[in-house]
Amino acid sequence: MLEAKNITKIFQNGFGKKSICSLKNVDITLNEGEILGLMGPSGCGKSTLARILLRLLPTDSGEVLWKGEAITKKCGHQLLAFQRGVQFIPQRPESSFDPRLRLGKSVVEPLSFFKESWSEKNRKRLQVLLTQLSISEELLGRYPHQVSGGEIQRLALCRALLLQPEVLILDESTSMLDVSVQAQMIQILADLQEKHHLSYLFITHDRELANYFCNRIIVMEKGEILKKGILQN
Ligand SMILES: Nc1ncnc2c1ncn2[C@@H]1O[C@H](COP(=O)(O)OP(=O)(O)OP(=O)(O)O)[C@@H](O)[C@H]1O
Repeated sequence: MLEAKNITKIFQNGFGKKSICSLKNVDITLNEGEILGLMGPSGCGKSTLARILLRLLPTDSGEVLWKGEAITKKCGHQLLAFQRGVQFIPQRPESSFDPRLRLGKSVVEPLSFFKESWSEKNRKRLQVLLTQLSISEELLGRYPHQVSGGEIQRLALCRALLLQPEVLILDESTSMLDVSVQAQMIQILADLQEKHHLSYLFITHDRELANYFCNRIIVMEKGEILKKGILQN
């Protein structure tokens, strides 16, 4: 469904233009309906790979494929289906909400990017999502600083799911939450995956969580894939 083939990414840093090879010949495939864990130590290139898969960063070599079609060199309207189909939930979703806007406005805003008006169909879809994510409607009238970490995570999921994506890339989405909220979030993610037939690329440091939640795990080290499969304890 979403693939990266032979991806290499080099960053040029500082005045001396020191090169950092963040990714070296990385191959990764996210299959339909699967939860793929992406693990590895800090700085090994997980977020860089996620950003390349989302086309937020250009790659130096290699290809990103969406449903078998290379999208690396596509632009503008050619990318719309991909941009809608693959949504990103960052580690700190509060930074992706405009602090000057009420949360309800931010949650529905991406629909206008895809030229969708605020229709009865979308209003119903929002109602269903609010219920599935246990979000009280009252929260939509608040500002981002007026909700908890768990609530803003669920609102970020609500905003992403309103676009009816097929893939969610979750970058350390539960790591900032305390243990009980984390468990609740994992349960919500598991339910949503089933109800909305989603595929997840689940980036985490937590080996136990990855073993529990993911169907398959990829481990990275220093910009390379170290192993693929199911982790042994
Ligand atoms: N925009 C950038 N410019 C220069 N170097 C970068 C940039 N983004 C990432 N890097 C470097 O690339 C390497 C990989 O970073 P990346 O953020 O992908 O790691 P990560 O595995 O996601 O780490 P963490 O788990 O701590 O989030 C690091 O050495 C980082 O400093």
